[in-house]
Amino acid sequence: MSLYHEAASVLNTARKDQVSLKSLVYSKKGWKSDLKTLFALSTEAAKWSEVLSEVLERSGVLRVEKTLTPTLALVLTHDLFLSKRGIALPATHGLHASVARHKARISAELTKARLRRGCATLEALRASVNQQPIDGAPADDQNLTAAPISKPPRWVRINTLQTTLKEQLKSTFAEYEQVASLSDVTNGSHGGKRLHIDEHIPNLIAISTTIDLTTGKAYKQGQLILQDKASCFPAYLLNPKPADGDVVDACAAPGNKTTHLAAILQDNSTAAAPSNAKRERKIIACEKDATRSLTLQKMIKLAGGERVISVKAKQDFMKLDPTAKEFANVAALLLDPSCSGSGIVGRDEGGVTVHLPDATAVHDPPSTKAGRKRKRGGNDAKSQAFAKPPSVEVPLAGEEEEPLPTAEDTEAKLHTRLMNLSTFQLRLLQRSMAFPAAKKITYSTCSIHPEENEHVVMKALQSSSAVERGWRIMKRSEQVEGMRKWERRGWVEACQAVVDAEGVKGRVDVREVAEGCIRCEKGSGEGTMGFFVAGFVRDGTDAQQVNVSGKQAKEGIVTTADEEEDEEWGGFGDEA
Ligand SMILES: C[S@@+](CC[C@H](N)C(=O)[O-])C[C@H]1O[C@@H](n2cnc3c(N)ncnc32)[C@H](O)[C@@H]1O
Repeated sequence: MSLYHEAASVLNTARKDQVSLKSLVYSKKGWKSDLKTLFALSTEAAKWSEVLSEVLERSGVLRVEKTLTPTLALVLTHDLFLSKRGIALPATHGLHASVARHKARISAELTKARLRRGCATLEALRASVNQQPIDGAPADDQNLTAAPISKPPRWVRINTLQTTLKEQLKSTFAEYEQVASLSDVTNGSHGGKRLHIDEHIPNLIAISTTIDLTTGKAYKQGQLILQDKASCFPAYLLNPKPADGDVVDACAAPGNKTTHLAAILQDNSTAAAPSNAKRERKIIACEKDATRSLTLQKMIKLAGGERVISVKAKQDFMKLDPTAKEFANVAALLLDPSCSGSGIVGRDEGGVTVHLPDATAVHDPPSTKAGRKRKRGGNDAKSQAFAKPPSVEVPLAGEEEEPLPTAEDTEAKLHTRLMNLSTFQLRLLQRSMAFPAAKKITYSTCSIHPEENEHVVMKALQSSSAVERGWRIMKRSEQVEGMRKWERRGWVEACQAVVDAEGVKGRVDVREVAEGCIRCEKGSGEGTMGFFVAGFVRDGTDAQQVNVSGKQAKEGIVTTADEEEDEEWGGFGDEA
């Protein structure tokens, strides 16, 4: 394996498993490359990944070069433009050529990216990039230059199972200046020690990404959890209260939302009347994957959630029987299933965030046949909102992790992948609706695609699972304060597309549904990743809905074949 394949593998593992680059390079045996060179290339490419991802996306190279993965493109582009020695492969080598033949276009995009960051020279850009800490190395404050564009901050959730915001402000963040706006944290040459208390999510703060908290005591003890703001929306929107009943987290690993649920449940118990506080509720965290189940258990232990959270390890949520006695008191479910991950910018992994270019992003495509076709087709997520949504009757062919788009993703492959994912997501949502005592559900994805978001919500609302049991969208006016205040809502056109394609079953107000849905956009001034969440509520339990469903049967609301088949579905196979 070449240096570039090995560096790409290091970066992919760092993103997936959230481990440090140093430990990946130095603890694993069998690398063919010189370890120092491999570590240097991986860390430099990680540092430059935000800039280079933008450059690669805008140049459209990945849509043309089918042999290049986003990570390979990143490391090769790094060496072509930013390393003194250039690409350490002969010019005739296929990998070298796949990037070098687009040198002019990539170079032009690199210049534009530099200018967008207010850097007059490449050296100034290098100095700005070098302010990022890698593997715990402190940022060099002397080199800080003002960054005129808005960058995402590092979001830190104060884990109230273990500590309080007040305690943390007095200890870990005692030397920090509190600032009123997010841009005061992410931009400017203030030396880093600033924090912003979020106005939507309680107990969430933003700090500069130049600060590494992972070596500190509070982080190591589970008092601080690094969690994107958007990822805090589902548990907050669900807002479990002890008086309601138990909670199921259907797809729980690695457990950020599970421990957030536990913290909110505990906070709500403390706020409730003393009699309610005595009614101990539990959170049932279900995870299908064996390795991720172990991570989930570790995370829950570290966060101090063991008393209230019980883990169903290696458990397929679809194989749970909602009518079993152990779920009789389940009043709320959080469903955050596997998705395309198209909203993810990068992941915290102990001080370094690796950004990867989205192979499907369309900016100004290069003048190739493929590029022109994309432009005419308008393949960005928003334009897909107007497209006919995929039917739910697609064959199941299994994505279940969070595959990031790859260069091999042709338009057709992406479409098939989205259809498979949305079918899987819809089935899990319909299963969530079958818990007899449930009255609240949140459904979320870190995807920007309407197929996985508004389309799933609309299809679920129109399904007999929802209609018979009285499920409806949680209206904006019914949402917890911070979510009511959040301005970025669902796409009306995407909801309408489902009605246009499938007709109207039941009474669904498209505008009300879109307004009830919540979206986050990566690259926006709000500092979040791309994300989607919707809440579902009903006014009575199954027992109270019996008469309603009988009446609806008379009105002619029909159960579709795919819903009846639910019981038979056994999850995806290994085949992608
Ligand atoms: C998007 S991740 C969940 C992230 C998690 N909610 C958090 O915030 O930390 C989706 C998880 O669902 C799991 N999963 C996928 N299909 C499942 C199923 N049928 N039953 C249970 N878990 C499943 C995956 O293994 C993966 O760990």
